[in-house]
Amino acid sequence: MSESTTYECMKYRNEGINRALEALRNGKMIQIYDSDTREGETDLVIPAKAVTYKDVKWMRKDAGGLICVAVDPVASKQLRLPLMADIVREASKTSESLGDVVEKDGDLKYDSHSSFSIWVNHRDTRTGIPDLERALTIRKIGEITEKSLSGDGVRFGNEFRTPGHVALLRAAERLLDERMGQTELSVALARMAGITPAMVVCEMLDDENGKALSKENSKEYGKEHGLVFLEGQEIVEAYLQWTGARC
Ligand SMILES: CC(=O)[C@@H](O)COP(=O)(O)O
Ligand SMILES: [Mg+2]
Ligand SMILES: [Mg+2]
Repeated sequence: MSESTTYECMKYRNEGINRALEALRNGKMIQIYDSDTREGETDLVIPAKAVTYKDVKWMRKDAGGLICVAVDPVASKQLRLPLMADIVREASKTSESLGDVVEKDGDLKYDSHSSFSIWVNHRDTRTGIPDLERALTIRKIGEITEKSLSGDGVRFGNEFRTPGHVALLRAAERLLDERMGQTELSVALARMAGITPAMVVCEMLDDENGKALSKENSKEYGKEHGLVFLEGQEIVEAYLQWTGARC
């Protein structure tokens, strides 16, 4: 089954999935809500390779959460992207103060572990924070992910430095079998869409009450801005269909 037939022949029972995949193939923003029993957050999500400084401004102004890039587990391993929790755990062996902050079982009330890796800037940025510069860092993460997955022996450190202003998220090795955050949900959609599995995610926050924007208000926002809104379970079900596809 060649990659192209997987995508052209795949039509999902859930029309929202078909619309989301089309949007992502066209480099457009969508929304992903994880679940009522997890973070209960909706993220704006867009393919890293397609990001412009206007998309960074959009996420910064309208969503307001952390602008992160979720990277496919295969590429994460090739690029040797560590989990931040592992770095701190290792460092705590020689630094007493760090011992207290190491992520432990149960720290996250909604998941077994966080997906945060390192925070980076592309080496062509100056400070790394302006929208133009974060967009460059994000696009370059998409490009190096694509090069790595196509077998180019790229070295992440040649192009990026840490610490920086874009948080990398390392998707779980077994993807949705292991973890169902926006990190894995967005990468699963990228695989299904046949695009580079490096995906920008940014939580939507509520200016009125200081909480995460509710699912209802997130859906309302999506309707007003013509965005496809997907819930995690819809993606999980479609991904199962995709992995079992015989085109
Ligand atoms: C951007 C986020 O929500 C951050 O928590 C990472 O995503 P998740 O834990 O949902 O995979
Ligand atoms: Mg989160
Ligand atoms: Mg999340």
